[in-house]
Amino acid sequence: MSAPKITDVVVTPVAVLDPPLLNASGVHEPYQLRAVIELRTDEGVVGLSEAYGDTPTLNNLRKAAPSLIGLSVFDLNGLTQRVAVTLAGVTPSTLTDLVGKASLQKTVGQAIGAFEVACFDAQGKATGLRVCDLLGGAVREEVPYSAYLFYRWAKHPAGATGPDYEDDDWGDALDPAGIVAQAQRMVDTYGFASLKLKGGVFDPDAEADAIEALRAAFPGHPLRLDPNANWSVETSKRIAKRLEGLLEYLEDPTGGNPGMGEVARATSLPLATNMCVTAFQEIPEAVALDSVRVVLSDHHYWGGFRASLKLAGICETFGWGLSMHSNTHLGISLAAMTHLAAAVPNLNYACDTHSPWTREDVVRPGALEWNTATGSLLVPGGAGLGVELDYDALERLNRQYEDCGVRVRDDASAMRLAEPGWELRTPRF
Ligand SMILES: O=C([O-])C(=O)C[C@H](O)[C@@H](O)C(=O)[O-]
Ligand SMILES: [Mg+2]
Repeated sequence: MSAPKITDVVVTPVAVLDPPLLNASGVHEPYQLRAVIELRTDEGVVGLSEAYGDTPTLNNLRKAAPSLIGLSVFDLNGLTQRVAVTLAGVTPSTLTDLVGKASLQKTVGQAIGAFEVACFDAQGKATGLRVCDLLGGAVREEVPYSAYLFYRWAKHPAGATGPDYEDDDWGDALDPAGIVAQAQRMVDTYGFASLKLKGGVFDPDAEADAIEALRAAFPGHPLRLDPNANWSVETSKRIAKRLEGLLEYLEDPTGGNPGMGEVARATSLPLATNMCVTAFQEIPEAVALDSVRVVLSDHHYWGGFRASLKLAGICETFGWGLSMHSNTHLGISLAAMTHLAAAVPNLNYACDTHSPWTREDVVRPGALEWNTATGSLLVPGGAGLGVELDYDALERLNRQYEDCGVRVRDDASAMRLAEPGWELRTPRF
């Protein structure tokens, strides 16, 4: 069997159109940034991966990249060690506070994960195996995803849009009727079962009204609400009481394990998180305070596939459910999330994905196929991740990155274009 060695690492930032989705931190800007990683090898095999495209992440990826030259794509312990050594002194950074606090472990984990996924893709291409087979074998050939519902505007605020920006055709969704209509379109298009509403935007009772409207319109669909820690403990307790029996889980109503623990003791609703358990060192406190019942994993910051499998084992140990978190992403990450979810037996909730909001991609069409009866993505069949890079699209979206001027995600400044006095307050309600 061949063991390709890394000869070159190419990191290409891209910007993709993104609609004005509202959240606790403000509103999405017209462009979201991603980085496409190509690991080139001495055997011609190229491993692909996708990471955040903000400047701190790009700097870290580019700083760590030279340390990988000469490494076998199978030497994942070597990869972990080289990246950890190279990035030992970097300033911790995070894409957004909506995925929890920045820490060195997460910052280094982001780079390890980004390169590790590309190594797995290269391993698959070298052996003819799919990534899910390299991760222990697929326990499912279709991965269920949830509809990711957002309050949103029809258009970005004046002053936000960049060159060639064209609004999408979803219109606004600012009340229960708008959210139900958005959910209907997602269910009709993809067949999603679970429906997740991104909250933390409006008065919590108005968001609970939207959940009740979703329950009435979709009696058999599991529902989730995620205020991204924008509620106080008292508000969380009150709204959790109101929503008991209506949600499969309540995600990050309030911030931090102590507050989440207090809310957990006051409600029968399972609490889920991608904010207070986002790295291994946060787990002991969550266990001690019994603050969460479900963890949303994310290979992008937990440190890659192998770290995600380790997290799955820890969730199993403590009887925690496992779900999957998403930030705006493209087809390489969707393939990576799907292979991982296919290989984790206890991933027992439908995964989040921003896919329905993404209108541009760097992968060739065809490899990522939805079962629109069940809202599931078929595990790609080709070797490795099973997706191919469209180099014309990569070049165009890289040019868009160069032209658009966005370099870090800043939902709060985008919000201030519409509401000049708007301040980030956590919690707001
Ligand atoms: O589940 C979550 O907390 C997220 O998906 C965080 C994201 O950043 C989301 O809020 C977004 O895209 O605005
Ligand atoms: Mg969340």
